[in-house]
Amino acid sequence: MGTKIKICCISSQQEAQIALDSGADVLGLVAKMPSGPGTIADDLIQEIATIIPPHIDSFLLTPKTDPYEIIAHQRATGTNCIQLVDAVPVEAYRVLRANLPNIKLIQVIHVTSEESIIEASMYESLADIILLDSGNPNLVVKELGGTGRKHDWDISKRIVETVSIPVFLAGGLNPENIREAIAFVKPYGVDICSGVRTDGKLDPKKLGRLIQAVNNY
Ligand SMILES: O=C(O)c1ccccc1NCC(=O)[C@H](O)[C@H](O)COP(=O)(O)O
Repeated sequence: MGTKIKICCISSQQEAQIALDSGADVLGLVAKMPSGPGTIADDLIQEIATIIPPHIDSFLLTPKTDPYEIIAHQRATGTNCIQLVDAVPVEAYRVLRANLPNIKLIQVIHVTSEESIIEASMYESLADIILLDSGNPNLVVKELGGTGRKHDWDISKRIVETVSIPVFLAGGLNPENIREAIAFVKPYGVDICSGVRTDGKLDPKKLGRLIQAVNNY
């Protein structure tokens, strides 16, 4: 089975169609965040989600950590998965599972130090998928993704080796470094936003090169 490809920061139905036609397995739709270049309004997320076929995973990226706000956010947008980009309390997962039994939950870990390995292990029994990114939730204005920066892949590799659930790798990936990233970290999937864009728009040439590099790996 090949490495799954998530194309993130989709900002229109047209971009969603380009990503789907190119062979993306997952589309990411980024809601309002404290910072970042890829965010869109909830009504646009809902509009884009309507054209994504059910066999494709549509990730709503939410910064919310209160379970009832997260549930309301998913219901307002209609995606089939939720990517939690900030640290969500363990108890919140029980409420999310009880209320959203058919929705996959993806927990983001921002890889900042070896402590990220412990953090990832804590979510192993709660989330369906772990996604390793390069933000910094400790800044005054939180950075929760879309940084275009790589993090320490040594730590990511150790997380992949430690946890028993699928792990996506994100952060500064592009058509040039994607093969090295897959070979080194061995993630279940890869997640790309800025690396397949030119002047903020999804670039079909970069996207094609990235997908070819992953599929020929
Ligand atoms: O893109 C954003 O503006 C953003 C802001 C806050 C949280 C997440 C955000 N994007 C989400 C993603 O999952 C990106 O694909 C991921 O962070 C990788 O981005 P990049 O390093 O640009 O490939």
